[in-house]
Amino acid sequence: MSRLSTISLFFDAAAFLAVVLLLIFYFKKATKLKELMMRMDIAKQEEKNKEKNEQITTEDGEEKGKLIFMDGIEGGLELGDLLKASAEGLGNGNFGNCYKAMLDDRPAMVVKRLKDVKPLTSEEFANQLLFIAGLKHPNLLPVLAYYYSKDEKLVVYKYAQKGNLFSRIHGRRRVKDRIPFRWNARLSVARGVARALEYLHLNSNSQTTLPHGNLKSTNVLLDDHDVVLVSDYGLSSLVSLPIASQRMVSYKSPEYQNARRVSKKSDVWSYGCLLLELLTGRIPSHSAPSGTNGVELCSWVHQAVREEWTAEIFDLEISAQRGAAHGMVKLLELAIQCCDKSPEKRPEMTQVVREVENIRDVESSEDEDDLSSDPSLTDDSMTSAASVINGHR
Ligand SMILES: Nc1ncnc2c1ncn2[C@@H]1O[C@H](COP(=O)(O)OP(=O)(O)OP(=O)(O)O)[C@@H](O)[C@H]1O
Repeated sequence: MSRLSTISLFFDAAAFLAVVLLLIFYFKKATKLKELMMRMDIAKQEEKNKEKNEQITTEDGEEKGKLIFMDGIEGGLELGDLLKASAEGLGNGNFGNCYKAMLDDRPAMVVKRLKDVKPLTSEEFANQLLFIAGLKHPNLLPVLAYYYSKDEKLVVYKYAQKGNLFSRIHGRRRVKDRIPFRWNARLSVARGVARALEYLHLNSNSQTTLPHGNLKSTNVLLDDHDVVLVSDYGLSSLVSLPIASQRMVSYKSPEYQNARRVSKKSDVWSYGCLLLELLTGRIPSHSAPSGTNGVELCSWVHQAVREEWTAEIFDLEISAQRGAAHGMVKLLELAIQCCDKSPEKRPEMTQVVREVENIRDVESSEDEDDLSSDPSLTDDSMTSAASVINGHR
């Protein structure tokens, strides 16, 4: 056999092997998705019901298996269709598991399968969901539909294409192709979350004792245009107090630790921690997802400002941006005010929105270029942050 035909035989074999590996990968993935759906007990239940050809009804005579779509949302989708969609597990949260459901003829949706819901009749659950869905703001993740049965409670949301803020800040850090998360984009997140919280605080009523209760970076999502969508609001009203107090971020606030109290000001504290996460690129320990190590960010930042390790506070990805220093220090001051140990001293969200909106974007050329460390981010520029800390001790 000539040398040329040996080489060509070698390449043919390699190409064949690659095709086989790709096919194996494809079928493995497809099976996984199918299995995922079958693992949902509700899917099994649905199959059983079909086999028995039973018409199951709730106490109030409603047909079971019906997805209830919210006003203004295009319905025309049955639970069975949703369960047949290909799906991907997004994660196991404190209040249930999330699945991304992909249908051919409409945008992807997220199905949150709630767990540990307190005993609620279908009417009480429906009222609560209608209240949550009635909270409409450009920075709140919209509820599309819900499903209630005795054993199963689902909430269907819009799918946010660009995932969560946690991944945007901390993801792919050591990978060359990471898209830098620049100052203007971080500021825009700070504004969006502040506006969403302000809206919740102004529109909560006695039904929702906690306006959000679980604000953290995995509950801040980004859509395909990078618009901020705060998720998981209102869920505190669906779970029982002992469960909420074990799992929700608000219950890890200083006032809950010291005096078993939570309030709107606990959201302000969570917002301050979120700002510190945005500014430092470090994970706060109280909301670190399992498997990640966090830092006690509030005390770490206090110490850093006091001891003047100015260069170390800000995430390198923004501290190297010329023109961003002034805004970064302003946002740091605001974060420190929001993280005050005493809830009474924290600002209201309306004031927070005003302050964040006063912080200017940097010119787009300054936002793009990665320049050497900003000369204006000196120890002097941190003096004002230090004075805020002193005033809030
Ligand atoms: N609508 C959505 N679009 C895109 N990703 C989502 C959506 N809803 C949730 N996720 C992501 O799915 C994952 C699981 O979400 P889930 O809310 O169940 O848990 P969590 O945010 O980690 O914790 P918690 O239950 O305390 O809120 C998270 O990474 C979250 O960011």
